[in-house]
Amino acid sequence: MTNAIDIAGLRKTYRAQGNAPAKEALKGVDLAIPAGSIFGLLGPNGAGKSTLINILAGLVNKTAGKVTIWGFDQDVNPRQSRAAIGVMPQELNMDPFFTPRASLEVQAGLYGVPKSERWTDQLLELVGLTDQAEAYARNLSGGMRRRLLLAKALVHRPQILVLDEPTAGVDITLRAMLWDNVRRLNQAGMTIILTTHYLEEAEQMCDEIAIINHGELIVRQATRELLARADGKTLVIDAGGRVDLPPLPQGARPEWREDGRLAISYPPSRIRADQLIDALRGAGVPIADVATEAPDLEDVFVELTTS
Ligand SMILES: Nc1ncnc2c1ncn2[C@@H]1O[C@H](COP(=O)(O)OP(=O)(O)OP(=O)(O)O)[C@@H](O)[C@H]1O
Repeated sequence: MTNAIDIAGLRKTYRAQGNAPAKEALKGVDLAIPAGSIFGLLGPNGAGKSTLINILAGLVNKTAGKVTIWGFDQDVNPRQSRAAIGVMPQELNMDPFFTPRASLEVQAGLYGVPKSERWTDQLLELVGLTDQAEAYARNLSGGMRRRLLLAKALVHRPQILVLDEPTAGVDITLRAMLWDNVRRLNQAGMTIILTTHYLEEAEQMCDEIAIINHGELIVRQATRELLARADGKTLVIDAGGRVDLPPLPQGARPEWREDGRLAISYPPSRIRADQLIDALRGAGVPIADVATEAPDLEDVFVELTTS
């Protein structure tokens, strides 16, 4: 299998309620998430990330479209598709009188995991809650509760783990521990999907990133490429139309834009703009106008999501 998740034409419209009009939260999203990846789902508040995740988790009904999870069409095989995914939610609500061990056992029961296949002790160990296994949830710190939520998402050994804003308001130590766990799970073969507001975190953790805004997918790229876009500068040249290009310094990536201009991306640390211009002039390429563009990831994000 190549894709852990395949989403096609996904739409969600929340019905009008009271004075609030109907809300189109997802407007036809197509998205494939490769198996084995750590995939980042980014977007500003209200973009539709939680809606998308909740549809994947089977918590929100889609209005239209097709969702395939681990090869199972959600509409045809709801049970199997749900069993393939575990979700660590944002909110920390949990029963105050349950111990971590009891919470995990109850959750396993909900998923129909037979007693002989449960891995409660290992899970407690994995998230560092062995010592708190018998403590009441109300006596757990915020960090411990979050770790318990991670363990709960894993009781049925899903192939896909979804983390919704896992580090919002979390201190550095816990954040490091969470990422450590996530990396280990990923190395063991689990596909990870996470939403985060921290671009830096997404950069460090994710192989690929999708950005959604106003319910639409606006970019989906390997993080490396997104960063190359961020690290590099772009020289934009009006050559009066398409012309043959001479060899350019290594690392320069020319591309013709739809408006007929030539955009050359280049790493400013290794190549100077005037080297590129010289190379073009030397080959007789006419240069009617020149501009430079220098985005970083923050800029790319803001540019893509403010409209
Ligand atoms: N149950 C609901 N009923 C009506 N509208 C909703 C409901 N849930 C979400 N919305 C609306 O749908 C849009 C998308 O919301 P969603 O929670 O999916 O965004 P998000 O990207 O997860 O945002 P955040 O980062 O703030 O969690 C928003 O305009 C939101 O107000």
